[in-house]
Amino acid sequence: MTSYLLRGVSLLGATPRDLVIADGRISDKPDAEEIIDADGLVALPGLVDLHTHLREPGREDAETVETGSRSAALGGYTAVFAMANTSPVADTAGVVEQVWRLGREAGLVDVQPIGAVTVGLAGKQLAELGAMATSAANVRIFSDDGHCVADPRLMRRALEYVKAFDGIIAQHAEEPRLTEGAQMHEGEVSTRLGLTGWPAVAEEAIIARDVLLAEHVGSRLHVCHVSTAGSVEVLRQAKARGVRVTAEVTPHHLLLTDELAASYDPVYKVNPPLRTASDVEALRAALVEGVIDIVATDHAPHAVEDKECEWAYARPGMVGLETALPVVLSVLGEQWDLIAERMSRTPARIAGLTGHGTGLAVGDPANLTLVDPSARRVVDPAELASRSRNTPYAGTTLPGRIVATFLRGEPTVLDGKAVK
Ligand SMILES: NC(=O)N[C@@H](CC(=O)O)C(=O)O
Ligand SMILES: [Zn+2]
Ligand SMILES: [Zn+2]
Repeated sequence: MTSYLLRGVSLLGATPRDLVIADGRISDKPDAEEIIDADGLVALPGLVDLHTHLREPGREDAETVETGSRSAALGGYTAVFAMANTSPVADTAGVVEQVWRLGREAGLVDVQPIGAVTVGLAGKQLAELGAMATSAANVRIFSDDGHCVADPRLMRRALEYVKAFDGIIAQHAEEPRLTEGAQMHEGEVSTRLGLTGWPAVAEEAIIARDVLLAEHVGSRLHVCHVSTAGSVEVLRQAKARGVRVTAEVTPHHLLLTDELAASYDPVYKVNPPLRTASDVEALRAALVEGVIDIVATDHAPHAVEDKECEWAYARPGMVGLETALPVVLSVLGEQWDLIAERMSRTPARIAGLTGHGTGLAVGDPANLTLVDPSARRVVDPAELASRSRNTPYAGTTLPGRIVATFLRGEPTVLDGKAVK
């Protein structure tokens, strides 16, 4: 295993120094076989994404575990959690083990499967949560993402079930009866465009219900892609009462608004929908404050035919792994410790993932990424490593370039390019 000396690297923005990586760990050895000129580069612990769609098995035309892993590594990630809405659904030990094994074979990031809460994501009966937990994939997070676990009795039973092994239910908070036929955020813009709205209350009502259920059961709830100012207030109150709830926001909900729907370009169609500028403001403040714990990409690759069609028929979702850090950097500025907290340490801690999100001290596993904060990049969909092209940032200039990523001491990205 090659050892590396990162010359003049700034750890989280601190005074530049030399950092040696040897035998898969941060080392106190004085030198190494390969020298990387890290002048002007910032080292962060490898990013951890709690919400990625890798589409394998079933939609390998949109993404595979391998292409999604490469996309993740190029975005500075060393671990991603793969959502269960594949085909077949990841609702058995067999499917989660398959995804886990494919991740190991690709070897670019640690791929941790998320198990479905209900059989086939149908919301009728609990999936084999215990079998997935004890499988080789060691599943601890369960989600029907794409769908809400709308039945309160099932949600309660799921929370009760995972409590035994300190598992988490990650909820896609959307009261389905309130979003029938919805095409975009319900508000002034939807009225103007004449499109059926997805009201904020459809999200807020489920979060309010679920924090009460989690409190009642004493179990752990994680709220996916929080998108409204009202949701932030529900979370704030629940956390103040000591409810075991964590929450994520996506990069796109921190930057983009519902005004973009006026273009009728389905690249802006996503679930939950892009909201208003005041929601964006509240989400940013909540992320800084910690009411929202983490940034998660909700990387949702879609094939061209599912995206380049009429708005009403397009699938919701955007790719996000390769632009997440640049977007967050543009929103938060160079607050490196905060970025490491929200994109690496806290997601690793929520998931109970050891070896990621560390302080990069001597002896820690060398899972890290090097960023050039002075570089600016125009996003070109054709350059993405993802198999899909549905980025809302085409032609946008974003700060920060991921120069290198290391997974347990092995480079997965060097000079801004994937090594395999
Ligand atoms: N976010 C999306 O708009 N789409 C996701 C599903 C989801 O995250 O709810 C997908 O799987 O495509
Ligand atoms: Zn979702
Ligand atoms: Zn999702």
